[in-house]
Amino acid sequence: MDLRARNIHHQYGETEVLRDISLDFPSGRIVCIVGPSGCGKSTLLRLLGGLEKPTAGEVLQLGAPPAGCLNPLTYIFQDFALLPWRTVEGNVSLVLEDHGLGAAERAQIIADVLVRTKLSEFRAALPKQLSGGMKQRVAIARALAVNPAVMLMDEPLSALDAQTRELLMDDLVGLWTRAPFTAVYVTHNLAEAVRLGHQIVVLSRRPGQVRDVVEIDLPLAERAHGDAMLERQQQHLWGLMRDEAAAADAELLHV
Ligand SMILES: Nc1ncnc2c1ncn2[C@@H]1O[C@H](COP(=O)(O)OP(=O)(O)OP(=O)(O)O)[C@@H](O)[C@H]1O
Repeated sequence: MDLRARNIHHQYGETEVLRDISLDFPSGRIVCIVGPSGCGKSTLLRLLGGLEKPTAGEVLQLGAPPAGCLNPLTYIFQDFALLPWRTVEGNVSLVLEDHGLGAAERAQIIADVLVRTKLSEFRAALPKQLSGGMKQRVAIARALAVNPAVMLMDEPLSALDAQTRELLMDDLVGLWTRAPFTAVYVTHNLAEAVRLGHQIVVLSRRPGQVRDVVEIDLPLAERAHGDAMLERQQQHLWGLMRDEAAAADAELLHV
């Protein structure tokens, strides 16, 4: 299933947040969204996921979700959003309840996603026993368990330290390479965007408009940390964003 945003405008009261956004999010690709603080990245993600309705324009779901999909549009948040009283397995199993699955089928899905996210031996652990990186892997496992058509990822690595971010980026690349998933990935971090994005959408400062869409053809699995081509892409993105980011910062000073 693809997602399409068509001529989206969004306002909160008098504040215009997004202006005329038209974008395609094709199946099997990771599209990163970058842009200065407050330009409407998270708002766009909420509109794509149907949590809010755009003031104008529409979000279209094109084609059918994958077989076995229990929740077509599934979020992954920065703060993991795990239930502290449930184990790793219990947190994953939560999203499989109320779908009419048998116990054996649920157990099979849980075992599969825990293997894919390298969490099998931590299935009985509680969130407080896990590092930040592992908590986010649980959140990723929970998202994968519903076999979503599109994962909507809002700064999923930004609460983590730099080394853990690197490791999780490797994990996401490994997961995608073994079984390509579709994701819209909001980030502040341009290094993350060039590492994980097949396409990178650069938004202008608020009201967010599409400033550019940068394609990166290099396969994810070949994108090594420090790769010269990726560094150049990152510089190019920063060139697009620098003035907007400075202006957005100056605006915040005057609020
Ligand atoms: N529910 C809301 N009600 C009113 N204003 C809102 C609401 N949600 C967001 N905004 C405003 O809309 C603008 C865009 O916010 P949003 O969080 O989408 O931006 P962002 O690009 O994700 O920001 P950041 O990079 O800082 O996370 C901001 O000015 C914010 O204050």
